[in-house]
Amino acid sequence: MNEPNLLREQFPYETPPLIAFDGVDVPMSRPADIFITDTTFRDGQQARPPYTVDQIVALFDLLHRLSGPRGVIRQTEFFLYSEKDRQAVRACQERGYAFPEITAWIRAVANDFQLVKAMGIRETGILTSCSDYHIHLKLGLNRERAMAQYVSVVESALSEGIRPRCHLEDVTRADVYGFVVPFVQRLVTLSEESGIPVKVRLCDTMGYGVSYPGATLPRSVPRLLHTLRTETGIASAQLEWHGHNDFYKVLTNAATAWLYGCSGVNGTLLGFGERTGNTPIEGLLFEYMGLTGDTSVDTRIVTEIADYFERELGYAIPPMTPFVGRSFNVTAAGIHADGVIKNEEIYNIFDTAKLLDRPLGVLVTDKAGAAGVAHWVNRRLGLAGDARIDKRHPGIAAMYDWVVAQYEDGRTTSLSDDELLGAARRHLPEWFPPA
Ligand SMILES: CC(C)C(=O)C(=O)O
Repeated sequence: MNEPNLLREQFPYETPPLIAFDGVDVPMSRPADIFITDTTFRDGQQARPPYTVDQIVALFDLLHRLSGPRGVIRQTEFFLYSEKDRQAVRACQERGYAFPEITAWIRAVANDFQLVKAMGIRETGILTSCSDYHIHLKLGLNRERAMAQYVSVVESALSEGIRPRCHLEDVTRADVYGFVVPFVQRLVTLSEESGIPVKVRLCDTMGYGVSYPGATLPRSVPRLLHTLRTETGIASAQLEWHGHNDFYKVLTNAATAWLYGCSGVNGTLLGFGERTGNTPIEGLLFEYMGLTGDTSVDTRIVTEIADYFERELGYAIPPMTPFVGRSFNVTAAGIHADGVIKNEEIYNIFDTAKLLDRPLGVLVTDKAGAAGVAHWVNRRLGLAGDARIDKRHPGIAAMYDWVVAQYEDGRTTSLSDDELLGAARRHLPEWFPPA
């Protein structure tokens, strides 16, 4: 085809992209082995100021610990462009960890394969963009020429004994039968001939993927995986999903990819990545544990990672970010605080103290009610069960009246621990003697 097919019926551009259904569903097919791969140092680093070598090594150590004994975080990829990139790889290699395996990301040119080989890396990612938006509009090629170029690059990698990982950029906007299937068929043949299983990473570059099995190609993640597996015979172990969050679907699409036949799902720490970001590794971990029941991972390391980003990298994590934000398990509503006092499970997603070193919190504002104040006091005093001070205690009521008074002049921020401590000393002197 010399003219691009931009799939205008789904991607009109002047209006939001459309999600079409055709009444056909595809079955789930979850692989026995599912795992996470990481791109914190590639896609993640494209979206923020570069990390220093020491920072890369510190994050690599954390990723290794988070991988656990089973290597849940199986691989992580590195640029090899500059001397600094290579220094970081060497420093991480010196750690000698089995997981995550270090892989590369290179330009598709012969010299770069030698570099990969010289550095003792066995797998590298290469860009094989597959929509006509890329083939025609960006690269100025047609499909035949693009396919020929990609295949020749894959052959060069194989001839160096390197496992290529073809990144099907923009696959959710590609002509699946017109380009993706024939290309992957070719990769399956090359894998068989060489004895090296070529990997295929499905890149939802613009976040257009949807998790609905009944939606049409190329947007349906289930349909994409089903089509590739049945039309090309590629094994689940060779398939990997890489998503972006432009339509808020990044974690759901990733989990869907696991359920429909992808062994690997790619993500980054805290979801850093181009524009709206990639799938956050933290989210993937809890999804993985939910799907497999595997408890070999020490999830408290997630909190160490969040602390590292805030403390060492100066990144202010948005407070409502699941699992890592300051407020992810903090309630400010009095009615919720009331429930929490009766039993914290009512308003906590799981035992966040045990799994994340983050006990459930109650923020005190005028909306916290006497229950919220009582919760703060009991937490501060370490009182549990029958030993807790009741919300009807006159000192709690007086403290709550003081709290409400703070908001009468339009205050909009929550009260700090120091402010509450001052009030507790005044109204509950038997429990909080003056300093
Ligand atoms: C550059 C490519 C491989 C990518 O990360 C994407 O398509 O999201």
